[in-house]
This record gives sequence, C-alpha cells and structure tokens, in this order.
Amino acid sequence: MVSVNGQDFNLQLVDTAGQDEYSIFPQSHSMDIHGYVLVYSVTSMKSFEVVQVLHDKLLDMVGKIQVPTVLVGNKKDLHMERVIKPEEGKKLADSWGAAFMESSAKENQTAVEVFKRIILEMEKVDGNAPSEEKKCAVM
Ligand SMILES: Nc1nc2c(ncn2[C@@H]2O[C@H](COP(=O)(O)OP(=O)(O)OP(=O)(O)O)[C@@H](O)[C@H]2O)c(=O)[nH]1
Repeated sequence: MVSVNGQDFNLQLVDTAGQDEYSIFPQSHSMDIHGYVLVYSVTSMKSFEVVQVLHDKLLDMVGKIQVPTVLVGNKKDLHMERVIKPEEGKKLADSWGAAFMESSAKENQTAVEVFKRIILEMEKVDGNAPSEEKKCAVM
C-alpha cells in the first residue's frame, strides 16, 4: 500500500526477472498492467541500451505510442563507477514522455519514491479521478 496526496493505492508488482534485449516480451506483461518501471544501472551502458530495447518492445506489445512509465537510473550510490549522467537518463525519459528519477536500492526513501512516481504517471492517464482506494498493477 502506498499513499500519494492522501490517497491509498494498493500496488501489485510484477517483476520481469532477467529480461534482456533478446527476450521475447510475454503478452502477459501487457495485460492488466497500468504502469511500467524501467530500471537501468547508472554504472552500465549495456543496461541503458537494454532498457531502450525493452521500451520499444513494450510499446509494440501494448499497441500504444505512450504508456505510464518511470525510467529509473539505479545504483546512484556507486559514484566512482557511474557511466550514465543524470541528464542522459532525463533526455531519454523525455523522449518517451515518461518520468525520470535516479535511485539507490540502498536508500529506502528513493525506492518508495519510485512507486509514488509511477502512481502519479498512472493518475495522469486516469485524468486524476479521485477515489477512496485504487488498485494498480505495476511491472
Ligand atoms: N551498490 C548498489 N548495488 C545494487 C543496487 N541495486 C542493486 N544492487 C546490486 O546489484 C546486483 C543485481 O541486483 P538484482 O536486484 O538482482 O538485479 P535485477 O536487475 O533485478 O536482476 P534480474 O532479476 O536478474 O533481472 C545485486 O548484487 C544487488 O545487490 C544499488 O542501488 N546500489
């Protein structure tokens, strides 16, 4: 359960575990899913490339030009190993019409923030309709 602007949201998460640019994007990943969190590592150019391939496949699968998405640059705590600048992530997210943030799995706060941001993106599509409790599925 995540609370955003005083509203409680019941999030159901689906982890794609091990998707790479060669994986076939299962159709089940596009059904009854309201928003997507695409995560790369700021220490890996490869992961930044993979996330772009996954985004293309995702749009193909859902048959839309835009879906509620948050692009996340993870491992921001690894300063010495960083190879992707925040501006590069932001630029990519902007080209998708997606939200962007950097996070570290070592900081609980940024992990919660990811889920708040995807709820806000899903709300935009819903036209911000107020209600008591909403159910959302995030992948
Ligand atoms: N320093 C640091 N290490 C991280 C962070 N996030 C993940 N890791 C480490 O990175 C490694 C991979 O993390 P996973 O969560 O297995 O990555 P994943 O992308 O979910 O992997 P798959 O499920 O196989 O796709 C682990 O050793 C984690 O401890 C982070 O924000 N900072």
